[in-house]
Amino acid sequence: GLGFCSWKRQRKQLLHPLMANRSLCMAGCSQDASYKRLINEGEKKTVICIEGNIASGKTTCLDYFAKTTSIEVLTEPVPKWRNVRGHNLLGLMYQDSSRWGITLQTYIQLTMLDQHTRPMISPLRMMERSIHSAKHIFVENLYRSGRMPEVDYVVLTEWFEWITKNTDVSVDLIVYLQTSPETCYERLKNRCREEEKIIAMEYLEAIHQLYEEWLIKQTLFKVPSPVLVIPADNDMQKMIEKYEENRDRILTPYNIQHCL
Ligand SMILES: Nc1ncnc2c1ncn2[C@@H]1O[C@H](COP(=O)(O)OP(=O)(O)O)[C@@H](O)[C@H]1O
Ligand SMILES: O=c1ccn([C@H]2C[C@H](O)[C@@H](COP(=O)(O)O)O2)c(=O)[nH]1
Repeated sequence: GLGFCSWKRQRKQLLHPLMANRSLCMAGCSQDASYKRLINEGEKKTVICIEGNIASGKTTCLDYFAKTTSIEVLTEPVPKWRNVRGHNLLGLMYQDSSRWGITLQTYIQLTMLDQHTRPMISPLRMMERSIHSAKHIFVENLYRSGRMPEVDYVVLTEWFEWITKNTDVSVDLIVYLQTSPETCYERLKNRCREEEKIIAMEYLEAIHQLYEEWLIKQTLFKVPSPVLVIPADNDMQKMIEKYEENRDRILTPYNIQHCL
């Protein structure tokens, strides 16, 4: 049954060198969420989220798996964030994060909810980031840096908690592309997205610290799934080798391997 698989999954994670430690609270939440999906859809569907700092290589990773597998791949809805009925929320946020941070994150929470809940067209879905990182990394950073008032933070938190309690935004595996902020800074400059030209090294360092606290130290917030850590400072050729080395771990998360 699911209970046994969940228990076995937890034991295995502690043994796997690439897996980050997980908190004990995982047994209940991930299992309940998977169960909800089983009941709702009659069959097990698997959701893998690629997480990492800005310009860490998430889209490139998704593109690689999109080309080499037949799974469903959902990239971050950045085009929507850049054009909501003519408004560029991403641009506004980078121009004045104290004023527009809440606006962008409210819309990101909606678009991520849409991504998580849309019907799956394949048994395996790979997503770029998640509603979880939008809240635990980006909202958290705005709040901690004093650029989001507490009142906005608590309202977004209430929304987030309602969503996680009442809808299925569950995740089966987080693949964390672990980079140094310096690498991201270089890649960000090369990518040259107009709105992001203003991003300073300190911003990437703050996002990096939150990711490390959330997914490696696991001291920030409850982690919604097991975590597979892939060091990602290497060149493209080496990254492809790492994706191949980890292909089975990524595409067949442990809980799925042992529950089928
Ligand atoms: N391993 C790598 N080495 C060098 N450049 C990379 C690597 N992976 C991605 N890039 C480049 O870095 C930039 C950011 O990558 P991207 O996949 O868009 O990151 P993310 O989706 O995490 O923001 C892009 O210009 C991409 O071509
Ligand atoms: O919750 C979020 C998620 C993303 N962003 C910003 C960060 C970047 O400028 C873009 C897209 O991120 P990539 O890592 O390049 O895919 O959106 C945000 O502000 N809040």
